[in-house]
Amino acid sequence: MKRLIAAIDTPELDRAQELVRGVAPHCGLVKLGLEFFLRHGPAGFTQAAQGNPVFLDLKLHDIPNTVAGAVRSLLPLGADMLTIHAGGGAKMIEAAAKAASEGAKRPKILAVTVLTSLDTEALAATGVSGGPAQQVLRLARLALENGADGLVCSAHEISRLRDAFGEKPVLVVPGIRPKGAEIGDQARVMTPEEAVSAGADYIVVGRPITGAVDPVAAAAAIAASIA
Ligand SMILES: O=c1ccn([C@@H]2O[C@H](COP(=O)(O)O)[C@@H](O)[C@H]2O)c(=O)[nH]1
Repeated sequence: MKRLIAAIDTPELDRAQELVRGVAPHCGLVKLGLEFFLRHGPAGFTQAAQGNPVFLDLKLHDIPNTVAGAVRSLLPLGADMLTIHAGGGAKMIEAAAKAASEGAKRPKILAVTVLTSLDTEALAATGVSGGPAQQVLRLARLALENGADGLVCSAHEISRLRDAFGEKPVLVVPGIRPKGAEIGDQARVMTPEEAVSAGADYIVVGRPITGAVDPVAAAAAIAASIA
């Protein structure tokens, strides 16, 4: 199983196509997110994907009816995974999961728990005390009890999530940095090897690949390190 997901975070269509062409052979999926999709939309999605499995990471977060409608609007694209924010609540998660089943192909609905860019202090500033691990577990339970197929979390929460919910939920883990890579705005990070040993189904890697002098070689090296 190829556990690497490369985040194709660029506003340029040509660059996205070139990156996908190069890195997709080393990846289970490629990820397109807000930066790309808000500029190029559904047509750009198809042009960038070039037939590869895609994780469309738009982190939907709105009232249940609006999120259900957004999921329905995305279904024709044929993405393999879509994200919603678990913080949108039980009814929103349930509406998204139900809408996902209405198309010919059901994308997995992944609930983002606590963004990997937040540490204890930043989370507390949003009014959530007790630290990321506790909040991730709380939101994970809410998401999985209301129809989400999996979770986006940091590698630091994987073992607690596996203890609580077993092997079934798909755990997709950003905040991944190969040894020596610049951490940037991420707060809860681990190396690819550590995250996979901890039980990640997929790791998401963006800038360590897209910012490398040779993105294809960077993706190949990360994929080899977790094979
Ligand atoms: O909690 C989250 C949820 C999503 N992401 C996304 O993953 C990539 C990470 O990119 P890097 O360049 O490797 O930091 C990016 O597209 C985020 O939107 C996340 O980082 N954390």
